[in-house]
This record gives sequence, structure tokens and C-alpha cells, in this order.
Amino acid sequence: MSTETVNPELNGEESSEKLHSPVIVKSELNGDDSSEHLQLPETLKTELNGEDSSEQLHSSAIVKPELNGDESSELVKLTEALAEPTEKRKREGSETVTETEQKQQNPLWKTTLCSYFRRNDGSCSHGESCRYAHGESELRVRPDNTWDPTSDRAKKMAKTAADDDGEKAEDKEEKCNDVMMTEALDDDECSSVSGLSKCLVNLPMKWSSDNLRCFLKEHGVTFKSAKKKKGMAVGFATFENAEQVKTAVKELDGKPAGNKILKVGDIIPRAFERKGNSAMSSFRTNQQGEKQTEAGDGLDLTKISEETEAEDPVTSDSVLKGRCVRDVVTPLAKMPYADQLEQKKSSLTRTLKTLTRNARKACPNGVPLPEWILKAREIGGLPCELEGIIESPLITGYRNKCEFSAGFSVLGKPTVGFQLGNFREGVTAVEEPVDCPNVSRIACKYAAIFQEFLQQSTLPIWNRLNNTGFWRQLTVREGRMPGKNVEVENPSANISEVMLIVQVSTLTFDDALVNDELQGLAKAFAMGASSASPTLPLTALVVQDHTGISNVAPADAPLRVLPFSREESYSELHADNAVAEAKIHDFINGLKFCISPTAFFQVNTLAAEKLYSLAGDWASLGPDTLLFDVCCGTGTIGLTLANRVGMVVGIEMNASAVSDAQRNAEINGIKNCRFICGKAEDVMGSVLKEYLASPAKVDGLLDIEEKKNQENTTSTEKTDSIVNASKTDGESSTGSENGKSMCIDQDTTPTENMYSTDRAAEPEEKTGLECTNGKSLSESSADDTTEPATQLKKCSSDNLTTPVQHFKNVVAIVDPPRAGLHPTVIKLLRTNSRLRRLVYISCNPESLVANAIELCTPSPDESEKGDNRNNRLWRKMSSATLARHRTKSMPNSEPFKPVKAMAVDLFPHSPHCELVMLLER
Ligand SMILES: C[S@@+](CC[C@H](N)C(=O)[O-])C[C@H]1O[C@@H](n2cnc3c(N)ncnc32)[C@H](O)[C@@H]1O
Repeated sequence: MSTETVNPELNGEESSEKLHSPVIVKSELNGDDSSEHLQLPETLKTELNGEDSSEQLHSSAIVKPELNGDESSELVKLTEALAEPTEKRKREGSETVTETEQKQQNPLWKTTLCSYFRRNDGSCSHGESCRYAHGESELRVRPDNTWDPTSDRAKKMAKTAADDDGEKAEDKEEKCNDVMMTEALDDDECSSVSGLSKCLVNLPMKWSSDNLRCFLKEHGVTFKSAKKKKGMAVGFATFENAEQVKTAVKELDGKPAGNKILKVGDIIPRAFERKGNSAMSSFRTNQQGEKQTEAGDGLDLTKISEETEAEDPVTSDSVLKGRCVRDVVTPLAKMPYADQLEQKKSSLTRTLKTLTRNARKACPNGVPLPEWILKAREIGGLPCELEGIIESPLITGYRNKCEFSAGFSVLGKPTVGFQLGNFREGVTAVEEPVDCPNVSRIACKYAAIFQEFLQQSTLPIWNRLNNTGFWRQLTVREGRMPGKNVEVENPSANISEVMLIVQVSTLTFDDALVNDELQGLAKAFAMGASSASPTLPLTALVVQDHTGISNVAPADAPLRVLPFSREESYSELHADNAVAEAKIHDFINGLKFCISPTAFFQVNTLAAEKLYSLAGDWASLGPDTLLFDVCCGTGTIGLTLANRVGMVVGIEMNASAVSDAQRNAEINGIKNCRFICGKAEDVMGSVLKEYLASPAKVDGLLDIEEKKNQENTTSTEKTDSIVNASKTDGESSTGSENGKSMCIDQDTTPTENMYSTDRAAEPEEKTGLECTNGKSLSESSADDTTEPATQLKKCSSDNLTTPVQHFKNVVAIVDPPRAGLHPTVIKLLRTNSRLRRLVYISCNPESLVANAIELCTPSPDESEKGDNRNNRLWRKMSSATLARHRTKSMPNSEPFKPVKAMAVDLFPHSPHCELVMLLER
């Protein structure tokens, strides 16, 4: 698995109507995310890396935008607040509290519109007990007095507010209070108040402005106005006179607020204001006369967060000087590469030891400790040898995918690059990616072209503080040409294809204006590419429309392919110039891979080759091997190993990735691979049943299937409509038929719900495939009324006309997202005794360790099994501790043992690293 964003710590995740494009490609549904039907507010839906946002968020798929830092804490808070256990519980005095009552007590009850309800024409499987509002009439105001920003009410209010902008005295006062946060003030207004305004740092994050005002009053502080920044530890107060300021500082500075010590500091005007840089003011008002509120946010917020962290006075200007984007994005770049590898190895060693410790603790009473735990002492507590770390063949410019935010620099200049810090801490400043050694020359150039375009665009840059604006992000994806040796000094020389994906939010903008701007952008990119020396490849230009608060868009966010031409004259640009499909290609181990805009592809292709070869070598493959490629993406692992096995079965939830995988098999003439689209936790049970049942039984199933097909042509046609990946013409998935997401695990216990926090680090993904009977595969499998072959046919890349073969050697290579595997998948892998070998690939060693604890700890006796249902401390547990608790409910089964581990460095200069572990039994 891999880290998708350049700087996961900083970054880590809908309306298409606005896009009236000649070619609209709605990205295929990623399946649905909900098995457990915990929803996130629309605004907090992320992109779960494809990973996306959703609607009916599975409690087990709650996500923090992938190291997306920013809104994660808010998201976690909300999801925690929402993630109440689903069964009835007893209150003190044994009064029974129903699930609905519990939810209603939740201040967030019905404060967010149910997107599931909306998309499904007014139906939601949760009915009245749904935590989310079914329509505007059910919607309640949020505790902070705001409305769901996607509601008509909120939009109307936002519009009215915008219309009144600058006219109301009240508004002006608010803006002045917020001088550090907003760009909407004129210099003179600000300067008149800045001496009488103070910044308060270390306020409890959850406080509202009302809380702050009460606090000030309680402390006898007289003020003119006070405002708390939502989701940040920062607030502002403005006073009438110097005397009030003096009292406030005396009464507040150093006093406890919540569990922290309050700091009071001056507000410094933005650097460009201080310098009176008139050029900067031109950035503030766009050509439509709309005020842009983003500029300069970053400067002050960065200061605040830096200073908060550093326990420094709030106002020191020097803190900015210490922070540079290179250090933030590639913190190890200062070290020689050999030292970086050593550091990663030590960190992995520490993490691996937690596997031994936790498995030892979790080993049930009366069950002997497994040999690998006993032997761990001999190797310093490691569960198995860490055999080393494989270097990346390329050290600089190795990334084939970079996601650049659009924002404002510390000097208030529209900038395309990386954020200087974490949004949660209040940092929104973006700096150019120059000097980041992991970014390619080509990506830097495209970022610069986009930046130049933004400086004269009539549409505003996205404002992360109030979630308004248009231009959000530029993703540059590169594909290499085949068969050329890598030019280490100039890796860009090997790049032959480039796809640009520009993320915008069209929601509040006029279609004609949007189209004009996008056409201008296409022209700018094409001109920039052809005038660069050497010229830059440009293969596809895609616009992604996304309104969520984080830039990580759901996989089904609307995509539109923009036509472009290298010709000087753009007047002749027509729809037919557009490429119907946006794809680029890359090569791994001699195979050609087609990559669509949202499909996962390892960001360091050459190092990924090494990773896949290692996984293949450790998997002990042969012609009699059946290889499960779990979380297969575009099929890279399975396809590169297909010639070494009898059959590959790939499972992947992103429909366009599955479609790519199928196409990749075809373009490489590979016939022994089958790709199944669905969440692994939804389809794995059926897949294992189908392939690992006794041959007699499976033959029987196929007979049943054939018979059904003959009997019911209509149902077959219906089925065909959702078998996206089986279409050889590359047609995309039509997604779920009725859009309903389903629960996967009927007996999900709170222990399994623990997974929801595990997965909080991962943007949620959305799958759309379902059985035509309206049940998810898992649900079907849970009640076992449909045969596995029938279920799988509906989401498989083939049509099951060939009988399922049976193989002696069954191996799984799993390469899950950062959150690791779902507990259902872990349970299935562990309890299927035919699976003797498992190669686990992970870019997050913590989740590998957590999953390995469950796979490798001996099962308890029945009598020992704990009931974890009332264990509500799980929210605060580490992933390893959670895993340890989950081992108690693992059905009796032979545990795996860790055999060896090896790291592969896919991310030079960053602390991340892929870890591979072989598990056997
Ligand atoms: C780290 S990537 C690995 C992809 C592929 N193995 C490769 O190396 O290119 C993880 C993949 O898992 C997919 N994924 C995430 N959650 C999943 C789930 N619950 N079930 C199936 N696939 C999932 C993502 O869409 C992504 O393609």
C-alpha cells in the first residue's frame, strides 16, 4: 500500500450540474462505503484516498482524510460523537435506552442532511432512526448555530451574506475582529483597530464565540467584540480603548482555559500589509469585484500555530522564517540518503516490536506462547527478522503523482504548492514546491503554469476557512515510456505522458464564466507545455468538481475531460477535440498499465517494481498457485505475477481501478486473472467460498448458475448492467443499481466498531456495486441465500463461463490502504485454513502490526472469550491495543506466524516507507 499524497501529514477523500462540458465523465462509483451505515456530515466527507467521502459511512470505515491533517480532528470528533454503539444499552438504574433515544440526545442529531436519502429519491435504509436529516424539513441547527452547508437554508444564508458583504456595520466589526483571518478589510479599517485587538491562543478547540465571550465576562474583561475560530485553538478580541486592553492582558494572560494556559498576543498585520505592498491588494479583489478572503490567512495562522506549538509569544515574526516547504514536505531531505534508510529501519524495528508485545499480552491464559514469541528474545524482541530496507532506484523527482493545493503564500500571493502546516492548527499558507526533492521537474513546471494562471483568474481560490471559492488543487500524474534506462540525473526525460487533474468547486459559480475560465486554463496549460524547454508532455486534462471541505474528493466526484490543443488558435476548440477518456500509461516489470484519473497507482514506479518482485518471491508461487490480490488497484501485483501462478483473483473497491485492471490484463494478453469490484469486506467471503470450497460443491454451484441463467434472461441482463469491469470496451461502471449501501457484518460488535477509529486515518472510499436483489454481497453472504458464484458474477470482471479451477497452493497478497484490512477480512483470512501463506504489504506499519496481532495471536478457548460489547474505552486505544482486544473474539483457528519482514523505500526524504511481512502457518 502506499501513501498517495506528497505530504500526507499535511493533506493525508459534488454537484455535477454546473459542469456543462462537451464531455462529461462521471467517475465510476467506487462502490458504497457503508456497511455499517454511519454517516459523516457532507462537509466532512473526505476522499478517503480514493478514497473518499461518503455518505453512509460504515462505522468501520470512518476516516480521517488520509494524513490529511486538516479537518481530521473535527471529523474524528464528529464521527466519534456519531459513532454510538448500535445496540440497546442499559443506563444506570437499568432504564433501557434505545438506539434512537441515544442518538436524539446527541447534539448533532439530524443536523446534517442524509446524502443517502437525497441520492436515493427519498429512501434510506435506516428510516426514522437515521441520524441524518431526511430532507430540509427534518434538519436541525447545529450546536454552533450553523446549518449544514449543503442545505438550501445554508446556501441561501451564504448568498444573502455575500450580497450584504461590506454593507453592514456589524459585518465590518466582525471582520475587524478577525483581521488576522480575513482579507476582506481595507488597510485603513484594519490599522484603526489593530492596536486594540488581541489574539488569544490555547483556547479549547471546541469553544464557540459564545463560549469565549462568556469566558471573558467571567474574568471581568470588558470588550467590544470577541470571536473564536471554529476548530482552532485561536480567538480574537477587540477593545474600545487601551485601558480595556491592559486589563484584558492582565486578567487573561497565563490563566487556564480548559486544560491549557491562555496566551494573549498582539495581532500583526500581514507582512505585505506592513510593507504596504500595493501589488498585493490587487489579489484581494478579483475582477468580479468579489472579495477574496483567503489571501494572507496562511501567514498569520502559521505564526499562531507555530507559536502555539513552540510555546512562544504569539506575535513573533521570526517563527515564519524557520518554516520552509522543503522541511515540511520532505523532512528527511537534510540527511544523506543512507542515514534516512537507517532512520526508517530503526523506526520500523520499534513498531515491529509492538507486534510481539501485544501478541504476548493477548495470548489467552492456558494457551502456550507460540514459538515465534518465545524466540523473539533472541532477536531483540522482534517478531521476525527485519531483513533490511531496499533503496529507491530514484532519489530525486521520483514521484509520478503530486497533489498541489491552490492557496495563498505567507506574503498573500496566489500560490500553487504545498501547505506550510496543518489546517487544524490554523495553517493555510501554501508555498511553491520548488526545492522539494521528491517532486519532478515536470510537476513543478505545471504547478508554476497553474499559479500564473490563478494570478489573473476572475474566479477565486478556495478558502479553507469558510469553504468557499473555486480553484482548489492541481494533481499532476506522469507516465513513463517503456524500455528506457532511468536517467537518475534527469528522471523527467523518461516521462512520456502527463495527466493534469484540476479540482474546482463550481457550486456557486455561473456556468458560462466557469466554462470560459476552464477554456482559458486549458489554453494556458497547452501553451505552457509547448513553450517550455524541453517541451512538457500533456496527454489529458481533467476537471474534478468537489465541494467537500478537504481536497480529498470522493471517487465519484464528477470528472470532466477538458479539450486542449497545442495550436495557437483556440477559437476552433470544439468538443470533438476532447479525448473521450482520460488515461495515461506506465510500465512495471515490462507490462503496460493504463491508469485512469482516480485509480491508485504507486507513486514511485521503479521502487514499486522492487516491492512487487519481493512480494512475489516471498509468496512461493507456482503453476498450482491461486493468488488472491486483495486491494489490487489497477491490478499491478496480480498482473506482474500472473505468469508465475495458475490464477489471480483481484479484489478492489474502486470501480475505475477495476476497469483499468481488466483492460491492463487485456493489453498485456494475460488471461488467468479475474478482478472483482467491491469492498474486500463485502466480497471476500463469497470469493473464498467460491474458490476454496470442495470441487464437487463448486461444480454444483456452477450448474445452479447456468440453470439460473437459462431460466431467467431478464435477471442476467440486469446483472450485466452492473458488471462494469467485464466490458472490454472500457465502459465504466453504472454504479449501484439502487444506490443503497448495505451492512456487511450482521453481528458487528463494538469491538469491530473499533475499526472505525482505526480507519479514521483513511479517507473513506465508496463502492457502488451491489447485488441486483438490493442486498450487498456481504449481506447476501451473511444470510447465505445466494450462492457465492451467483453473487460474484455480479461484480466480477469475467462472466464465469469457465469453471472455477482449484489449486493446491493458496496465497494472498494484501496491499490495503493506510487503515489496514477490515476486521471482517482479517477474520476470513485467518479462519480459512486453506490459506497457508499471506504476504502483507503496508505503507503504514502500525496498521500492519495491528492486523498481524489478530492474524498471529492464538485463539482463546470458548470459555475465555470476552464480551467486548460494553467496552467503550476503544476510542482512546491505540490500534495495537484495539487489535489485542479483538483477538478475544477471533473464532478458533490456527494462527499465522510472522516469518520475515523487509522494507522497501518508496518515499525517499519523507518518513514513510513500505513494509512487507510474510506470514505463514
Ligand atoms: C495501497 S493501494 C494498493 C493498490 C495496488 N495493490 C497497487 O499496488 O497499485 C490500496 C487499494 O485498496 C483499495 N481499497 C481501499 N479499501 C478497500 C476495501 N475495503 N476493499 C477493497 N479495496 C480497497 C484502494 O482503492 C486502493 O486501490
